Amino acid sequence: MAEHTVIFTDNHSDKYAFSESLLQGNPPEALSGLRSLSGALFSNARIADFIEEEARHQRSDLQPQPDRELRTYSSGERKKALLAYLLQQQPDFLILDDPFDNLDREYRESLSGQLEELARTTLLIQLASRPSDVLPCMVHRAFLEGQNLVGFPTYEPEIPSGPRITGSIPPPPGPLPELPETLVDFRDVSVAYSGRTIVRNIDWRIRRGEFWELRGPNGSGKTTLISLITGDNPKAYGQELYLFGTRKGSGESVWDIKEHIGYFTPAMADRFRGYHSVENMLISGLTDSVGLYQQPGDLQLSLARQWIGLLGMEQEREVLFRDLTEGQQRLVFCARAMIKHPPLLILDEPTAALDEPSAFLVVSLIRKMAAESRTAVVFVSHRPEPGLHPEKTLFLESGQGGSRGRIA
Ligand SMILES: Nc1ncnc2c1ncn2[C@@H]1O[C@H](COP(=O)(O)OP(=O)(O)OP(=O)(O)O)[C@@H](O)[C@H]1O
Repeated sequence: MAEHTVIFTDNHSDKYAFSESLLQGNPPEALSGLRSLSGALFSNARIADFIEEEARHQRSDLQPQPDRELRTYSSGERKKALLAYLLQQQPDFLILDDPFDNLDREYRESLSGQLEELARTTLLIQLASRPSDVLPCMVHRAFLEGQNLVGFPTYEPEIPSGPRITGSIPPPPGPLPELPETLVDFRDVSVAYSGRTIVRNIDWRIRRGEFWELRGPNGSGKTTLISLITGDNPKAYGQELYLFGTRKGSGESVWDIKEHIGYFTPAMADRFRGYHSVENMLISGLTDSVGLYQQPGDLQLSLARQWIGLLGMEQEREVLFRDLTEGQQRLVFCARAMIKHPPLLILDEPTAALDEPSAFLVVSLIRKMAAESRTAVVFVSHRPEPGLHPEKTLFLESGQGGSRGRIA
């Protein structure tokens, strides 16, 4: 009989193929007990699939409330909804792919309690990129090397020390745009949905070249604030909010704003099918499209190659994006958002679900960009990120009547 098993992963682990093999009844010998059982997958990628389905068809099967889109829920709320949805199907086993990623302490504790309870009736297979995430109920341990399970049932993970990015940030493709010193200016901004205030009286000024962290628990309003900047949120209108020197809602187009912003969140990589080479992915960061439809110029090629050199990915230059490890994909997406040296770079939980060495590599790339360019960087996270050392942090502190901001 199979027991609760934690499978440690790193960025070379093929979690996708492995999970599929379990769900399709072809487990490796060590987990042969799963062969005739029905399984379900709890992962960020599944949530991303539902959101994509919703974007295409205005609805998906995962819709906690009929009149509200899944994409508008916070990460913690989405995970709760996915778990409830999967449990309705009464699976014999549940694959938990980094279940605690993107969750703050409160949600972690509540989910962890729920999973421990579930472990009494349902077999759990946890995929863990961070040893500190392992659920106490786990009986067996193994490591996923590529698609193969090794070290079963007593694998002990090592705590590795991480490599870092060395070398310098390549130059921008051309002169930087003339912009005012203050790029973003929130003046006493409050946002409410259906009468419930989410953030209250936010004052936040981001100046050229500053390195910010935006930190707060799940549901505190981080994504809401960011979407006011990136132009995706109608609540921005009527606020006293200035972007790149222009008051929001004074006739600027979303494209005027987007032109000055580099943005990355891991859901972009989850959704992206990835039939482009690393080199083309980077060049596409200069042309504002995913993929490439024209022959790149010499300058574009040269810059892309300099970035590839910085990332230490010369061997992967022609490799298709989909064939990279998850850590490499994140690095490429971050570099793609940086290559133009946008005046403002927003990275929304860029290290979620990465193993520690890869998270460290992504953080060291971001620090380098913040230190060596005129780009203002905003790193969004719900927990302190080891090694980040931002210059300033805006903490969103949940409270009665919405989150308030505290700058430190
Ligand atoms: N369109 C909407 N309608 C109703 N409520 C919304 C909408 N968009 C966001 N909310 C609510 O606002 C709150 C803040 O959400 P937001 O996604 O900004 O939080 P967050 O800090 O980014 O959380 P997380 O770290 O989990 O992503 C949540 O309770 C969310 O459910």
